[in-house]
Amino acid sequence: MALRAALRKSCALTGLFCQLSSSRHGRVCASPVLVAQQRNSSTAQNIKLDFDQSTGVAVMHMQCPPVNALSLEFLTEICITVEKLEMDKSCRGLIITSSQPKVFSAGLDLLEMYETSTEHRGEFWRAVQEMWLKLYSSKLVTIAAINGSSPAGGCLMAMTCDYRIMADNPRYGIGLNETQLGMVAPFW
Ligand SMILES: CCCCC/C=C\C/C=C\C=C\CC(=O)SCCNC(=O)CCNC(=O)[C@H](O)C(C)(C)COP(=O)(O)OP(=O)(O)OC[C@H]1O[C@@H](n2cnc3c(N)ncnc32)[C@H](O)[C@@H]1OP(=O)(O)O
Repeated sequence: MALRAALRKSCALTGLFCQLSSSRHGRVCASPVLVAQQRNSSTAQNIKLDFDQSTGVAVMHMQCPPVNALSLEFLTEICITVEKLEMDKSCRGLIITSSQPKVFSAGLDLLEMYETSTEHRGEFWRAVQEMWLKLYSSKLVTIAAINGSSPAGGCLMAMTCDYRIMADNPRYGIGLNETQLGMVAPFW
């Protein structure tokens, strides 16, 4: 309730909520292909970006099936998308949500850590850090619209946003559960 009250007071956020409910009217922003190529990544096929220049609000729909697991490629796409939006002076806010049913993000892609090289894992964990630092330090007003389960890295992603709104469904869980997998996040 306090969050909602705070949000209502913020002019900057008013537009974001309008956008959340009407994102289908938004314009599709340029895809972050160029920077992706510079960073040796594939195109942003796992993200659908709606950017309404009249409100300055962008909506990033994560569509990395089946559960928006945060792979190296997907993390890179997210970072590039945020970078591009930050470079666009007309962009004020970013809503992050999921196109996948029932899941916001399943967290880090477990397959990135299974039987991969030390070098690959190093690159992967650097990308994890970059993602949450980029969101946490972003000059954009960021909102996680959590429309499904969001364990571990999904929760981390949501926590790095300025605000979180979660769908009211008892089947959706959120929290830091990675120690249950015997996993301790490395130092950075
Ligand atoms: C550098 C330090 C930074 C700061 C550190 C600070 C704090 C720590 C912060 C973060 C740490 C993060 C660590 C992690 O994120 S480890 C990952 C943990 N994730 C999980 O444990 C989630 C496991 N998944 C689930 O609980 C369910 O899948 C979920 C609720 C998301 C969805 O359930 P649903 O029933 O709809 O779907 P499923 O049938 O279970 O799954 C479908 C399909 O997806 C595959 N899958 C699920 N999760 C993952 C994943 N994380 N990575 C890769 N693949 C995943 C699953 O195997 C199924 O595949 P298939 O069988 O259909 O092939």
